[in-house]
Amino acid sequence: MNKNSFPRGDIRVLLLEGVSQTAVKSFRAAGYTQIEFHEKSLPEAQLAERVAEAHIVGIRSRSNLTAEMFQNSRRLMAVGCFCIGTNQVALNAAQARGIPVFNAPYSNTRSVAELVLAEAILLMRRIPEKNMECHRGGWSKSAAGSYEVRGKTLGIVGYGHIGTQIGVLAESLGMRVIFHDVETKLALGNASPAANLSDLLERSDIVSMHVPETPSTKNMIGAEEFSRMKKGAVFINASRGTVVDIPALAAALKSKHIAGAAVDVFPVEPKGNDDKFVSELVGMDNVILTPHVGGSTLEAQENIGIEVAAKLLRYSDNGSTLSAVNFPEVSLPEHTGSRRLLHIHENRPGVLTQINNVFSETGVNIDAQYLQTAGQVGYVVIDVDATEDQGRVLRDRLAAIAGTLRTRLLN
Ligand SMILES: NC(=O)C1=CN([C@@H]2O[C@H](COP(=O)(O)OP(=O)(O)OC[C@H]3O[C@@H](n4cnc5c(N)ncnc54)[C@H](O)[C@@H]3O)[C@@H](O)[C@H]2O)C=CC1
Ligand SMILES: O=C(O)CCC(=O)C(=O)O
Repeated sequence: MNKNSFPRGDIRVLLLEGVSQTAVKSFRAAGYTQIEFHEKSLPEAQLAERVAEAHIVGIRSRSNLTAEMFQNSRRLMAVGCFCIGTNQVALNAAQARGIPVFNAPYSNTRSVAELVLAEAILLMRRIPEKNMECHRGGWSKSAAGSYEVRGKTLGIVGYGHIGTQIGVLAESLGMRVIFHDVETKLALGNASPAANLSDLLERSDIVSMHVPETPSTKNMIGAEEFSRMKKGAVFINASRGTVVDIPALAAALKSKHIAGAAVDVFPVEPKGNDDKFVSELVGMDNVILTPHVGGSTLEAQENIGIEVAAKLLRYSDNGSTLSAVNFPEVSLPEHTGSRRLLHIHENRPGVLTQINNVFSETGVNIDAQYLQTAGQVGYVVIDVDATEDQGRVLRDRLAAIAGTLRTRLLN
């Protein structure tokens, strides 16, 4: 039976933003009892305080984990983003402190794809305006400006996990699919790459954004890009709010150059359900506004809870970092019958020699050794044939090596 030298009951797990109860159940089932659960994200000062007390932190998209928080979090061992995006976390700062960050790269992709397709159909039929008119007691039964999606061109910007799924589903509705990506991508079905972003914008009846938040995607769609789109085309953004210049979108909608839009993500989003939502797009009849719910289905959230909790538990109990987004990836077998030492260090010459010296000097036999480096950190896992006391001595000797960021002993 593998037992962490740091008892599971002492490991503090902080779960925020109402992550699914499937995560809570996973931690409990694995013997973790100190679980602090919050339905919302916390205000920055309180978040910093709670993170500083935790060993494992689980968030969604609304909690910003800053470099300063990582610097001040002595205990913090791992972070789980119960979502796809990890832009809310200072990943390099976490890496520099030897803290792996995990996410769920697939579990909510179908949910986003379904929402986007539904919105494409609603926008092409001008349903948002008709809906608002009926709510106001109006009645304008007319086909003017309403189109089927069949035969129309869908332009997907960012042809990754979500973009590709949307492409496949859209083709099943008879749409033509073109895409633009910075990487060369295998086109699924009959989809084809556009020559570049401008080409995609000029040819599409529907443009849908599926890129991550990065410096290169910031405001990648602004006044110039909207002007390149066909008159009467519609626009969807369920990626990140920073990708689109909102005043430029509002202007393109007001001028009717863009016939409608669906926006799920915003440059500034309320921290919680009680906070006020403010946007220049509020009150525009031809805009579907949703509160960042692209991935918010029960199916997706339950699966994400299981997936991310499993990654955090595997790291905590076994040392595996498979699919960490900022950390050397090591997939480890169980270590039944041996003690496991984890050593996270600055990725610089000389550290490995010192690690190996510790074992030759103490005469403890190494059963297996795993090493991986990424960016600023190196991660060495050593399985040893040692008593519990020897394990502790080894851990302390490893911790004393210059350049060490963290050590752990898994019994
Ligand atoms: N609204 C919501 O609730 C949700 C939003 N998202 C957002 O959707 C984004 C995309 O998700 P996935 O498809 O799973 O990610 P992914 O990583 O599989 O795909 C993103 C694609 O964008 C491409 N890309 C990156 N920079 C680009 C640029 N400047 N121009 C063109 N292409 C670029 C990448 O090469 C990649 O193929 C996530 O990063 C997240 O921010 C994800 C899930 C839920
Ligand atoms: O569920 C959330 O809070 C965020 C969903 C999202 O945007 C993501 O998975 O990147």
